Amino acid sequence: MATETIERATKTINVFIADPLSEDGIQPLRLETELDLNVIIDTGLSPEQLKEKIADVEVLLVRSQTTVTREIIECAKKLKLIGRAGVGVDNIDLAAATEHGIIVVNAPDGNTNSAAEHTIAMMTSLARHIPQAFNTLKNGKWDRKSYVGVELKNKTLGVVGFGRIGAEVAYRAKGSRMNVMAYDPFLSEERATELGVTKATVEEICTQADFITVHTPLLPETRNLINKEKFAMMKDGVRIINCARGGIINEDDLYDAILEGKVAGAALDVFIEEPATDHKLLTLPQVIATPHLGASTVEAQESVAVDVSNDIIKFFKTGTVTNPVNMPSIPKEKLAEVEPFFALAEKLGKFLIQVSEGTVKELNISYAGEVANYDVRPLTANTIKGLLSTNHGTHVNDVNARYLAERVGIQINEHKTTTAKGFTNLVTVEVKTETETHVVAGTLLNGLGARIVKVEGFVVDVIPQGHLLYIKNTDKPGAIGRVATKLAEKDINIATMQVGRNEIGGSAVMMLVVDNEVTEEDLLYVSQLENIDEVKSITL
Ligand SMILES: NC(=O)C1=CN([C@@H]2O[C@H](COP(=O)(O)OP(=O)(O)OC[C@H]3O[C@@H](n4cnc5c(N)ncnc54)[C@H](O)[C@@H]3O)[C@@H](O)[C@H]2O)C=CC1
Ligand SMILES: O=C(O)C(=O)COP(=O)(O)O
Repeated sequence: MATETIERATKTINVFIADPLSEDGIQPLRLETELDLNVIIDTGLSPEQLKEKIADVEVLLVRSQTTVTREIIECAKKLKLIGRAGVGVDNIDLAAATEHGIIVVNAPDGNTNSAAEHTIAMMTSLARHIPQAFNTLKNGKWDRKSYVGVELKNKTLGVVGFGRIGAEVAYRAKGSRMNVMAYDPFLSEERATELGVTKATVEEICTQADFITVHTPLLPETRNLINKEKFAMMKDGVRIINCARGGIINEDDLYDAILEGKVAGAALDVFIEEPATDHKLLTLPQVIATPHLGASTVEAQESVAVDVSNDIIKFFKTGTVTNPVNMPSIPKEKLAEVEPFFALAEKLGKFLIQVSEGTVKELNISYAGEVANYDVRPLTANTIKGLLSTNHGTHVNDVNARYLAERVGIQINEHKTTTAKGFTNLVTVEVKTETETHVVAGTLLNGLGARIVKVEGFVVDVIPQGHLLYIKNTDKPGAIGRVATKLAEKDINIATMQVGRNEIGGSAVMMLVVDNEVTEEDLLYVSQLENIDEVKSITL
């Protein structure tokens, strides 16, 4: 999504690198000439030290070592972007980042291959006791009896989480002539067939697999995904691999399952608490482990660092990013289609909040005509920005607009129709508060820019800009003249004036564009005129 209106730094941009990143990978930051990027590398800091050091930074770059908590986010008042040079973002408080309008980006593709290769290396090492045998040999013992392993060929591998890494692991396991079963909520039967794997449930994997490897993110739904109940279903002698995240497999339950002899061995690259140097699982001879090395290759590190570096540069130059984590990703071409409507959408929201009384409960946005064919999420975000802009303490931007609206209990509904009733495009926004409903509609006129074309059912033609007076009146002779006279008396110059009514003598509206802001006192003055029902001052 565009972040056009996210307040972007114009001066020096401090980029703080808190975890070890590839120097080759951050070359795009070093070589950037249009932006004034100040790269600060300071790794291994305690949370307290980090809080102090990032008070003035616009960008924070991390891997998995640094936990970016809400507290840290709240100390970094200038923070606009958090970059994760890797995949998993479970070490970043995404809700806090979103709430503060901070965009989070990751590098989802750069370490897939390395993580998959590491998983296969761990599985093979597990099957053949390579670390244990090596250790024995290093200690001067030639022991061939204790380390009889098993082949991978014709064994069944269960892959839980069939995304980038899971699929790459499956591909390689098939090269070792394994049968692969896979579970992923997004795995279709067609894709499974195409990749030569059997689509299965977690339970089917647990009951049938000889090796089980997990490749899901750590989420509330995946925490303890493999637990006591699942171990109980498994074949005796099953082998477990976790190169994804500590916690997906319940560590206590795994420990017990190994002691009971249910699990023949486990290969672990990740732990709930890292560094995990003093872990009970590491005391078991059946467990082999690495210190979170899945992505630790020269190639992966360079690649992920290049990807986040490029996204930082892109963000500060264009307002868009390639790999957003906490906002929808919209391709450039798709974004270009809706970009011209951004200002209009925001102004409609801004207009409505200024005419509405009471707490907003519902926002209904209808996209009609050509615009209905586009990805309108950025337009909804812009409308919300307008709606929240006048009375919301927090800085509202594309990242947090929807979140902030929903947090204060505003229900947001989008409706699309390709018929636009006389306009090529029409965006109609309705706001419902506890007591009132207000509607405004706008369009983009070819070559002439944005126009408000309807207010509460009255047809108007107003440029949504500057100071407006929105007056509801009864359609009686003299009403317009009296308003004009009174404004003149107050030295308020009328630039343009639109009037609308539904029937002669019925209710009517006036929309005046005035050259200066109208004070409360002047409003009262106008509202006391004969046949004037309501007067609102609006600044767009
Ligand atoms: N050890 C290491 O150094 C590394 C670890 N990782 C970990 O591996 C994870 C996966 O990475 P990628 O494959 O690149 O991510 P991905 O996003 O391509 O794949 C994750 C898959 O998990 C699936 N999933 C989500 N919830 C699930 C559930 N409840 N049950 C089953 N499947 C579910 C998703 O549908 C998705 O297909 C990362 O989130 C990260 O935590 C990634 C890279 C390196
Ligand atoms: O990309 C991931 O999710 C990883 O776990 C890699 O972690 P790291 O960047 O090596 O600390």
